[in-house]
Amino acid sequence: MIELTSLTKRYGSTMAVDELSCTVHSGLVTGFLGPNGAGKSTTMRMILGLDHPTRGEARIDGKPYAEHRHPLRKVGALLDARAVHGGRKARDHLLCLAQSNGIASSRVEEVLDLVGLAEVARRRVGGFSLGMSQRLGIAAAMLGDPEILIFDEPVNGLDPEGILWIRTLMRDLAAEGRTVLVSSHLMSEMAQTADHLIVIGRGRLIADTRMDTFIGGSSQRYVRVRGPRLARLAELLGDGRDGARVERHDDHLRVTGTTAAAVGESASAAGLTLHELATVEPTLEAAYMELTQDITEFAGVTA
Ligand SMILES: Nc1ncnc2c1ncn2[C@@H]1O[C@H](COP(=O)(O)OP(=O)(O)OP(=O)(O)O)[C@@H](O)[C@H]1O
Repeated sequence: MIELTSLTKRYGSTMAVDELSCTVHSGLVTGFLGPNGAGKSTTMRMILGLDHPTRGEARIDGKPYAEHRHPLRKVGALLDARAVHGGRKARDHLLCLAQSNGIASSRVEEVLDLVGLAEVARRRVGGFSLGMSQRLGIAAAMLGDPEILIFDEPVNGLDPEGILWIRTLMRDLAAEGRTVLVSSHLMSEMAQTADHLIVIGRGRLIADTRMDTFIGGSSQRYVRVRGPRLARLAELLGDGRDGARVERHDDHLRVTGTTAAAVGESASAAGLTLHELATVEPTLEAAYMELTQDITEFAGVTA
């Protein structure tokens, strides 16, 4: 479990993280979202003791990172996959990490196998693709078999097979009861991976909720309607009888505030033919855009 209490980081006049309080629970994949510059990486760095908070604290299973006797066995992290010295061979990099953290060298072979890098373990890291570097970073994070994993943009540079692999890995780690905190800008990917979301904007907490609650709370669910007499349909559906609102698009209508069944019945009663009638469910991307747009507008008004 990771607990943040009034966590704050100021760089000069920039409030990178502002009074952030939340808990990242075990047994779940928690997605960490926010626009560019929202403070996600800074928060992760403070959890890992790489940056000192201006105020507040980050605790991992009750203690700051630095107070854990073998931190790599408690928390594994992938922050910047390119941070490894390019002249080093992959296996040597992991061996060095294992030795300095009291981890058996046999574990190096295990994690190389786990991430699919066993064949290239003797190659220099400088020649690795971004995807291979990401896999090496994940191997390093898994080295201490930690209960808590923190991944900053882990799918960056991975091909579709690699993306599927890491999604499965994260879901399996959470199913084993571990705590998984992951940031990503890929909303469709996050929607398939995370159970819970923490969203920040301008360093502040703006949502801390289950994925389904977050998406379900969006107002973006609508009924998509197509037919040969769109103008007549728009008139019929938009007369405000049932609180429905109609938006006209090129070849279809988007109707909110009603159901597909009600739209179908109205059309049928008026003798109008429909070519398409579908409920379009809200997506994480739509819910996220709606929320962060409000925050930006709100910040703009008050600035
Ligand atoms: N070392 C630093 N010195 C000064 N300002 C910094 C430093 N690190 C981060 N910042 C600023 O703090 C804010 C938060 O940055 P951070 O990298 O944590 O955001 P982020 O949410 O991870 O962004 P991204 O999605 O673009 O990676 C930004 O305004 C950034 O410019």
